[in-house]
Amino acid sequence: MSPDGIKLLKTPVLDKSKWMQLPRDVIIGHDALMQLPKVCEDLQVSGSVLIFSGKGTMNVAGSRVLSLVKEVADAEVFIVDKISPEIISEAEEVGAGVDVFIGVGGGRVIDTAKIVSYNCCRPFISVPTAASHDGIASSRASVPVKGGSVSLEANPPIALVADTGIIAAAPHRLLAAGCADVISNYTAILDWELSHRLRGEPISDYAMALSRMTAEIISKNADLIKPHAEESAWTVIKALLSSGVAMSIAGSSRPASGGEHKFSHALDQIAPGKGLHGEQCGIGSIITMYLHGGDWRSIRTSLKQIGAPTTPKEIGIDDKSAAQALILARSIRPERFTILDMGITEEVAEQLIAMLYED
Ligand SMILES: NC(=O)C1=CN([C@@H]2O[C@H](COP(=O)(O)OP(=O)(O)OC[C@H]3O[C@@H](n4cnc5c(N)ncnc54)[C@H](OP(=O)(O)O)[C@@H]3O)[C@@H](O)[C@H]2O)C=CC1
Ligand SMILES: O=C(CO)COP(=O)(O)O
Ligand SMILES: [Zn+2]
Repeated sequence: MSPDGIKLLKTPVLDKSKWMQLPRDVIIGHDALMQLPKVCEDLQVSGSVLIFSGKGTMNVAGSRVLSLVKEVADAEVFIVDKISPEIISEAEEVGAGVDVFIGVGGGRVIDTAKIVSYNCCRPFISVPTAASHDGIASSRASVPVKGGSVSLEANPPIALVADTGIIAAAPHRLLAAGCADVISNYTAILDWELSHRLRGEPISDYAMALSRMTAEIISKNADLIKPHAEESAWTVIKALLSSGVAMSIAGSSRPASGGEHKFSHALDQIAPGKGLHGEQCGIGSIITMYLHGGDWRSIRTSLKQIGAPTTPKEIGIDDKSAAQALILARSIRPERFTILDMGITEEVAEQLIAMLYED
């Protein structure tokens, strides 16, 4: 009985709790960059800021971000040429004592900012210059390591500032790669379900539903994704944001990364620097959808409509290397069970690659 006489029910204790981190401020739109000083004010950013940017993206947006942030705080720049455990350690040394990190660039730059921010226990702001990957707001960072790649826990951005003017002006190849990264969620989910059925891996219906819906929005609007159209940049950025949120809900990249991603990571080993991450995942997704018995042709049609590649040849990778990557995929993150871990012979791998060229 409570002090005021109300009878309290005894409910069974649910021994479960989850901590999800999501962005606090999300600003998407034309000239969104100009809002940065206001965003810093809102987040009470002062003191020192370290801006991560790339060699090219420094000119595209990094320099402007530097002068805008200097209005409210001390700011320095760290140029990220590639992402590796060594570069991350170096960046952490430079970033020691910094109050806030800002990542201005593509996926490698944003992942570096995200992981340094996590390791230094300071917040970071994500300023994507291209809609090329769904890590713009996720709480994971992908880091290439010897013989593969790891997905590390990281800080999601405290704020996402996506300037659709800058993103629409980027090469269309980058936007198409972002669409392909999201479309590949279809097969990532199928792989997750497979692992649930075969290995008892826990799944999250909510994360799956969000991830699938995101892939659907891009596939259904594939014919509306046009080069250098700000409206298209809007659609894709929103999809990348939702896909990132799905990862944060799941607490892993599972809703957005299955066998097609392991294939992409394997290609990064076998044929580095050829295809973009999203492009490789899109091609991988056609193959794994075929293996799942799903509608692989419709994935291929959507990718073609958007202008994303659907064959290794289009990204300068020979078919033999692509077939090798299908086999190597199983040794990358072996704990992440997918359809590619069920045993693919060399002969079958070659047939699967040949299928990509069929009418
Ligand atoms: N954490 C996560 O959840 C996820 C992480 N990823 C990771 O992200 C990376 C892939 O990202 P992606 O962006 O494709 O690759 P990169 O970061 O390698 O960027 C590709 C290229 O695009 C350039 N670029 C970016 N913006 C512009 C622009 N506006 N105009 C002209 N060039 C531009 C970059 O320039 P510059 O040389 O200046 O950098 C770079 O040369 C991978 O490492 C992948 O693992 C992918 C998905 C999810
Ligand atoms: O790229 C991702 C989602 O699109 C996640 O990356 P990982 O494959 O490294 O987990
Ligand atoms: Zn991806």
